[in-house]
Amino acid sequence: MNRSFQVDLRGVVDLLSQHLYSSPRVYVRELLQNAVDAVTARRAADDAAPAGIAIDVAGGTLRITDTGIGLSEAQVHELLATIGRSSKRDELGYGRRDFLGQFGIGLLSAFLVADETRVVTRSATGAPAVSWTGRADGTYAVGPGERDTIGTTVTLTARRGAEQWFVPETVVDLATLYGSMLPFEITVNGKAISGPGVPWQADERSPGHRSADLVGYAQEVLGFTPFDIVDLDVPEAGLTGVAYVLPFPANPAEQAGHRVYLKRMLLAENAPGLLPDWAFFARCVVDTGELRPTASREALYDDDQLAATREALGEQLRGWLVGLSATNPQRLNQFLKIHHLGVKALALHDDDMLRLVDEWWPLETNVGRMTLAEFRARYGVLRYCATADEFDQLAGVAAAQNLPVINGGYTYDSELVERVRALEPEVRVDRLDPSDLTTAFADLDPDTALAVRPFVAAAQRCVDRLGCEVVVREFEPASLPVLYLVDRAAAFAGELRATKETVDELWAGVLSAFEKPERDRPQLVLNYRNPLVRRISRLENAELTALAVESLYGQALLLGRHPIRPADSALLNRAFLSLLDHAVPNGEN
Ligand SMILES: Nc1ncnc2c1ncn2[C@@H]1O[C@H](COP(=O)(O)OP(=O)(O)OP(=O)(O)O)[C@@H](O)[C@H]1O
Repeated sequence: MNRSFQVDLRGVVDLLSQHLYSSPRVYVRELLQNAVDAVTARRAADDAAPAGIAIDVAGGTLRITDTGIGLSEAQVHELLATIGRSSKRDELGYGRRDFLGQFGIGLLSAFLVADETRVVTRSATGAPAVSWTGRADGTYAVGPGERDTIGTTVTLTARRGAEQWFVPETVVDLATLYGSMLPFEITVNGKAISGPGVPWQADERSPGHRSADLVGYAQEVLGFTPFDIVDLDVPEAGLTGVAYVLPFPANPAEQAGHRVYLKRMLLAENAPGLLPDWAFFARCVVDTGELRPTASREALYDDDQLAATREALGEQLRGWLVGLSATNPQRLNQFLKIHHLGVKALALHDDDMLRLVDEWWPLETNVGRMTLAEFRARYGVLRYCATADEFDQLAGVAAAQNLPVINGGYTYDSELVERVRALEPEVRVDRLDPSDLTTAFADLDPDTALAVRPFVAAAQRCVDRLGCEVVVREFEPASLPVLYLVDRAAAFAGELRATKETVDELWAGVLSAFEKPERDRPQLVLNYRNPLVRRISRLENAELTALAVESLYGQALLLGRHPIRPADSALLNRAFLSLLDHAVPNGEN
């Protein structure tokens, strides 16, 4: 024998309230939506039929009346009293595109705030009016109804504890939130809450007037004055709307939320996933006829159609950016000042955006700020420092050697410099290795080299235990006495040595296997063009020579922002105090 499922309505309502809907407030939306669908259904057959929806709320009772299609007694049993049954799906079970509802559960949300739902309805088919009362305990009663005109009235009385959702001001706010863009006249306690439609529609307004309205909308609803407004249109998704470009930098890591209307009814104020991640500089307000809602009706269903729409919207924003570069470079520069991080992140994967950055975003270089395109055109090669510290240390010296260098230390800049090859495969890109500079330094003439040899040997003895090699060269700027140069291999060897000093014997042995030969030692390059270095090289007093070399070593470390190891800081301390000792006249005590 076949039996029917039994439904425990309280259990289902609990499920809805705790797991589906974020707040009981959605009951207003569901009632409004049913009324809109009923009016739509009636007008599909008779486009002269009245289209009015009135909400009246007072004393804890809310009544919503529509001039919609109404229900016959048979339909009341089938549609109101059967959970999951909807008149808004086709034979295959797909939601029909004219209607907002599709799941057949919305009316249950009334039980989030009331114990009883009363419906009085008169069908457009001419059937007599019916009255239906559904109760939260899962029972319902049907009888003849009192109603002269075609349409439906749903009445709810607040359950104890749910009175807050029946306060007239709250209901006005909720109905306005959900329904202000709906195409029918909707009133709450006699006051109209529906407006002139979507603010981006093309109508008789002048373009200036329209954009002023759109700015006003952003200020009022989103709380900012947009940098720019981009019209959006994806016919496949029945989507129209606008993207507001943010006037302030947004965090690229944060998923941006968008205001989404579904067939003119608010779906979500903060729906994620509508734009590609890179477009975090825009907030959209859109209306879509085709994208599907989740059952809670609070987000978009993440399916292939949403993915295709996301891509199409991304294209439209990309088009706006590229268009701006062609028509209004100054404005593009202002945009980049606010949103360069996002655009650069995008340029890592996207050639159009890379072109934009290449041509328009000025980078820091040791010959002034300029774009990559300009740098390339002037100097042929894109030479860059990969970190800001390296740039700070080497920019001045490199400039004096006529070596233009880009600071690649800012977020994404090094990767972007390397990526320029995607645009111009021929371009030369060089990462500046500090050791490259030494080849640009001049050797001393043979006589001078011979003369300073004892000094170099003494200096080497001083810094030997610190693991570096002393060389004397001549280079510009002459005002710079000393440079501590670590090439990348030496930097690695240095880190290894530091680790070895802090780990136990076994690991020190293992790490030794990675150690490079001596020639990778960092270099302490003394500048013979510097008068102080010359004087030091001629000192007779061995103790003072050592002290001077140690001080130069310490200064070079500090200038280049190199890591200071315990041995270095001990040396710095000692050298500083001894220098003071030499400098301060010896008094009585
Ligand atoms: N005001 C109304 N006028 C006419 N019919 C209505 C009205 N309200 C509800 N109905 C009927 O009751 C059915 C069930 O409504 P319910 O709100 O539970 O689901 P739905 O609107 O079909 O889908 P969803 O769960 O997505 O809202 C509707 O499909 C509709 O046929």
